[in-house]
Amino acid sequence: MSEVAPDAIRVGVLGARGRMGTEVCKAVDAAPDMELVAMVEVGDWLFNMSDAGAEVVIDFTRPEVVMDNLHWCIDQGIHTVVGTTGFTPERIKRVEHWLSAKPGLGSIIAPNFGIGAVLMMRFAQAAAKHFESAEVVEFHHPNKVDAPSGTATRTAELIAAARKEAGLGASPDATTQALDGARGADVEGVKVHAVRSAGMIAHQEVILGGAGETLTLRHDSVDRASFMPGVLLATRAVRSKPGLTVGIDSLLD
Ligand SMILES: NC(=O)C1=CN([C@@H]2O[C@H](COP(=O)(O)OP(=O)(O)OC[C@H]3O[C@@H](n4cnc5c(N)ncnc54)[C@H](OP(=O)(O)O)[C@@H]3O)[C@@H](O)[C@H]2O)C=CC1
Ligand SMILES: O=C(O)C1=N[C@H](C(=O)O)C[C@H](O)C1
Repeated sequence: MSEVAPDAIRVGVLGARGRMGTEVCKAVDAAPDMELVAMVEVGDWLFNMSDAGAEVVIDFTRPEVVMDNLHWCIDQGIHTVVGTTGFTPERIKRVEHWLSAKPGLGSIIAPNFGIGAVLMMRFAQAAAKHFESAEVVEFHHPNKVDAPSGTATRTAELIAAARKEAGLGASPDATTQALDGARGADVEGVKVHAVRSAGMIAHQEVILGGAGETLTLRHDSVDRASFMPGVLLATRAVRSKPGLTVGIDSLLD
């Protein structure tokens, strides 16, 4: 355990024994300006967080439990940093509503804390208006519970918004599918494809096509350590960012 500064941020981790939670506990424990005060797993008492005086709770659990966790933390006046996926626009509105009753309280929800992944999304958004075709392909380990990934969904939403703003219609596509799913899922008019394979962690390609050229943006997380600088950045920022922040893009500049 690292030496703890007297004014260290008191951090609790939800989903502490999961693939991400384990890494997050290590990263928080090693950060000189943070103190890991609670590690909560499925079946544990959420009040362990408040009993331990957690100021910031980091959640890497599951889409089906994250809303209850978040609601409880907000109710208790605890800031939250959330990496768990499954945040639909309707869920985001509910979180904003809960936060509106707690002035000064912050929540940062990010589909991806990898700096490279955040930049990939930014580059995809910037490039989208210049190409008539755009598709997203995500690749993950086979134990991932959701598809498409939160990152792929967010990337497709950003591309769709940029295309709409530029007055672009749908990507050209004359295909009739012989089998359902052959052309992937549709996220606001942008096709998203999900690959699951042993040997992978988290990877994504954004393929943009125009007359006689393609641009492929690719990001690879080959180790979950890739998410830790972003998680720590958000944990340091959240206490002075009241309300809801979606993504860590705005924290990078
Ligand atoms: N934003 C980002 O940068 C990243 C986001 N993720 C997302 O994070 C989430 C977790 O991923 P990952 O770590 O791989 O998944 P894991 O299944 O390895 O971890 C989730 C952990 O949460 C536990 N858990 C389930 N319910 C609760 C609960 N109510 N309270 C406390 N703990 C609970 C699980 O226990 P049990 O197994 O017993 O159910 C498990 O230990 C996913 O949504 C994933 O997409 C992943 C990587 C990066
Ligand atoms: O489950 C994962 O592993 C990951 N989940 C996030 C997502 O769904 O986008 C982030 C990253 O892709 C890893």
